[in-house]
Amino acid sequence: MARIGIIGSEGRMGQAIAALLDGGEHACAGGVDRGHDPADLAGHADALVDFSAPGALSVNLAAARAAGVPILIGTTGLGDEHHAMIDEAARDIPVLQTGNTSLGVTLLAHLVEEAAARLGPDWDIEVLEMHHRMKVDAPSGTALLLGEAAARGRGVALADNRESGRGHEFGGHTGARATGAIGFAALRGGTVAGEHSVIFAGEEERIVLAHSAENRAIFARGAIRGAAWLIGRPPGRYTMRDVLGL
Ligand SMILES: NC(=O)C1=CN([C@@H]2O[C@H](COP(=O)(O)OP(=O)(O)OC[C@H]3O[C@@H](n4cnc5c(N)ncnc54)[C@H](OP(=O)(O)O)[C@@H]3O)[C@@H](O)[C@H]2O)C=CC1
Ligand SMILES: O=C(O)C1=N[C@H](C(=O)O)C[C@H](O)C1
Repeated sequence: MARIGIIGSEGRMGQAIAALLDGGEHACAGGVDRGHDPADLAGHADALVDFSAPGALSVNLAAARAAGVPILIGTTGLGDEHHAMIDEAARDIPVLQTGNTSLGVTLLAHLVEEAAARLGPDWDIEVLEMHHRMKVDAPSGTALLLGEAAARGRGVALADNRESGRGHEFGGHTGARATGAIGFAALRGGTVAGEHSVIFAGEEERIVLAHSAENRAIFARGAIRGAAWLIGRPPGRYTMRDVLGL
């Protein structure tokens, strides 16, 4: 039985993880939220899960590193500077970072990469997502993960081909779609747990690969599985694809 410490424990995801740990295969080592140092928690946990905010990342990684415990980063809205911090910490401890811990999205990313590789650049790729009204980052971490998978399938860098936010700031004239672009669109409303579609639009036909999250338990289940999987691994940066062998 692993003792899992939750950073962001009072949040939607923190509560979903605590609920699954209660009476489950692994135990909850406790939780921290804004204003609380995660160092103590790291000292008596076998692994940490972080579903808080990008601004908390450096403190959370430092706590995990000092205690020598693995950490799963589920927080989204990360920038290049955050990825650099994760790479740095992964020299000393196992770190798993993912925009989506669910089994379904992990498999979807695999399928998207395969489709993008086989279809080639003549098929336009658009990633569409919808989430609940409280979500603060856009596009979602999952949309970016799927965009990265599509770019990898095409053998290009997402950063060089990303196109999002078409709209009024261009006076209504956004220009024709750039060849090879991977587009992103984000919708927000209600209590949607997470909807993602990757649309491959070709000449007179379209393929849509999609995932619907019916609730947060799917993310919580994957987070617990991922955190437990990290225990005893060598230092390094891991993904859910490593956990699931995909
Ligand atoms: N990878 C995945 O599979 C998934 C990732 N997510 C991501 O997880 C994150 C959390 O989502 P969600 O639970 O819905 O968000 P919530 O806002 O409900 O929860 C975030 C929690 O973290 C706390 N928090 C904020 N800043 C800090 C800090 N500096 N240190 C410690 N705790 C802090 C918040 O406290 P306070 O309220 O005081 O700010 C809150 O309790 C988001 O980035 C979201 O996109 C969500 C679902 C699945
Ligand atoms: O904030 C959320 O709720 C979610 N965030 C993750 C993301 O940004 O993709 C995962 C999931 O879609 C729910």
